[in-house]
Amino acid sequence: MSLQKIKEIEDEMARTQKNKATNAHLGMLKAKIARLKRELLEPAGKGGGGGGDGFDVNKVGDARIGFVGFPSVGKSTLLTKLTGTFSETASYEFTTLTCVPGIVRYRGARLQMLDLPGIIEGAKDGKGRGRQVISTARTCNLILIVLDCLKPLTHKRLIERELEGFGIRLNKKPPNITFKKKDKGGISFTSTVKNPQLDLDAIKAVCAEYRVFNADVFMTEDYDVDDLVDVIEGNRSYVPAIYVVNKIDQITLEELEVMDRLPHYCPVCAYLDWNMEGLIEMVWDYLAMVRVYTKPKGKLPDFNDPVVMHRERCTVEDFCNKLHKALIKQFKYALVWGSSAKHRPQRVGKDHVLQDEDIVQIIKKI
Ligand SMILES: Nc1nc2c(ncn2[C@@H]2O[C@H](COP(=O)(O)OP(=O)(O)OP(=O)(O)O)[C@@H](O)[C@H]2O)c(=O)[nH]1
Ligand SMILES: [K+]
Ligand SMILES: [Mg+2]
Repeated sequence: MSLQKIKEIEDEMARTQKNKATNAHLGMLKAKIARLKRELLEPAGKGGGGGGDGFDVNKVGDARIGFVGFPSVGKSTLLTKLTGTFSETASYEFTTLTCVPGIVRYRGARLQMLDLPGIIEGAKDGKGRGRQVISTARTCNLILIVLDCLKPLTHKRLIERELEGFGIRLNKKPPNITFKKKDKGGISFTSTVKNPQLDLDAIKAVCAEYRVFNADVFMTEDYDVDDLVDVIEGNRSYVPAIYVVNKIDQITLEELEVMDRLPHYCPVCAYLDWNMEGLIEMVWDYLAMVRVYTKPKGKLPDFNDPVVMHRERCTVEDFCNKLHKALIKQFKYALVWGSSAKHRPQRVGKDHVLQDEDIVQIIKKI
């Protein structure tokens, strides 16, 4: 049984001291665990995909935000306050049994928020509706991990583990590791970093677990075995997350100040509407969205209806594709007003990168 095997390997890893000499062995164990977990999560007969099906709720709006947390931390109270969509709340656990979507309109963008059932430890392995919840979380552009400030801080780590075990990586960039399989020549490793954590032996051990014996591995930043395993496994979701610490009406000001300083934290009291505005601003920030206004020829732009894109994918071409699939074929050039433009307007090609609140007029070929 995979679960037992995973447990055995985890125990072995806990017993093994971490140092240069054991690096390769630990790498091999980590790769083994990753493979076993993937097999465990893959639905029988289906290839990859993260495993399990989410709730049947359509993706609408410009971004999707999911609420994940233990039961009764206040997820439904939060959804009701933020979106105005009623989601049942009660003092008993597992009040919410399905996914309840709501919409917030903020700065011209439509944000879909998903209230989800509470999860418990072991959720990703099929406990409760956990897998459905975590599968849905994978489809989100941002995850709000809702915590109850009266509960132990270890809860944060438990939730993170459930999400990580399902291939979700929180507040992390995809590792910039080039991993190229080849036909012969063995494993080669090039790093521009001094004294990297990874060494050739560790990389060979990991690769052997995947039956890869010839490959070039290249990196310009320092990464560890977990990052390498993530790259070889592929199929990871890199999602930003905010830790929403709820029920702060129940703690002292001193306790609150400590929490306020932690990275990615947002203290709130959903019940009394405290810091809802602060939370939504942080949500906006973490979504990293860019609003671009369309300017029809000879008319003023419509400032109420921006085209909303992600900061990493916001070229003029991305903008065209958002407007109409066939538009890019007719594209001649664009006129841009706003902070990305050097002149007013600047004439640009399709690769020009737009910035928040730019105004764009597309000039088509005739
Ligand atoms: N003191 C206090 N209580 C709160 C706050 N927010 C929610 N609650 C209470 O906490 C309890 C649980 O709230 P819910 O919104 O149902 O929690 P949930 O996370 O959706 O719970 P499940 O759906 O069961 O997982 C309810 O009794 C709420 O009234 C808060 O900010 N402060
Ligand atoms: K509840
Ligand atoms: Mg609920």
